[in-house]
Amino acid sequence: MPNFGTRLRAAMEASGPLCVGIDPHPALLQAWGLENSPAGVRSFSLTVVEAMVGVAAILKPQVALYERFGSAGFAVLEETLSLAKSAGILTLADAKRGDIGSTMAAYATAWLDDASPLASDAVTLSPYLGYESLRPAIDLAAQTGRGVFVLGLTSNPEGPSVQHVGGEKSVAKSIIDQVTAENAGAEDMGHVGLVVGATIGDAPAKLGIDLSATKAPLLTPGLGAQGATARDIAAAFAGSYSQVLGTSSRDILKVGPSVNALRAKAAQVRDELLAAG
Ligand SMILES: O=C(O)c1cc(=O)[nH]c(=O)n1[C@@H]1O[C@H](COP(=O)(O)O)[C@@H](O)[C@H]1O
Repeated sequence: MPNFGTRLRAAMEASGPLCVGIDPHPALLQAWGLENSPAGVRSFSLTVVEAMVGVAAILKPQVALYERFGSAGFAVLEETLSLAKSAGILTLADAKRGDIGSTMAAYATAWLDDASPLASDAVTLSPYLGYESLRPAIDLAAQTGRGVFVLGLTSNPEGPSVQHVGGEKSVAKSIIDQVTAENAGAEDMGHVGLVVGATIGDAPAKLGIDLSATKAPLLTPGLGAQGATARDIAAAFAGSYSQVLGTSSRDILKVGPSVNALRAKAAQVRDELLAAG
């Protein structure tokens, strides 16, 4: 299996630089005329997958919104991942896992092992138990042609209170430097991505971070519902824009349940991302 960065690049070239989040929030389910139940989440998720084939490079189910229904929710997530796979669209499980190495190995197996019912093309990871604690997932992803997206500079207002600590030697810079070292051998993008919010403004410059050197696919949540535009992303990611995977959930999902409306909205967001570069 080719490296995840290569697979993602091919998907971005075929469908555009867009990741659509599948976030079945109670309010969205209600707006779509669906029950806030596993059956409602199932209908929502399968509709999003159907709508996004060909317009999004990758789909990002938000695991928390399935997990709230326990095993019934996980069954729906498994079915959603499987449908996306058979439709030929990549998946990124937004699970934000992070634990000590031996437990991390079990999380890696859950999300990245070929034999797992939850196996996804990539998973989001939180590095705040130390970057090296993520090693089992980073290595298993490399072995299986999968990827990981490590939280770097997140989109939420609380993020800087941890990530910016240290100024020129910030926590975020230390994580991002380790991702850069990990991807050094990649020709284009490596298998270790970074989450860098669309809302971060000039934080990389202030913290002395060069995102283009990371060779990391850059997942940029914050587009749409959290206020950032494609132009904001192009300004914040000048120099690394070819690595950017713009990601949006509620701003696209709110136009459902019509498959045509969802597809049209995603195509509009994708085209704005393409034009802004
Ligand atoms: O890892 C993420 O995807 C993520 C990181 C981050 O810094 N900020 C962020 O909003 N997210 C996720 O991205 C999605 C954003 O949803 P919208 O604000 O509706 O587009 C949610 O599922 C968040 O959990």
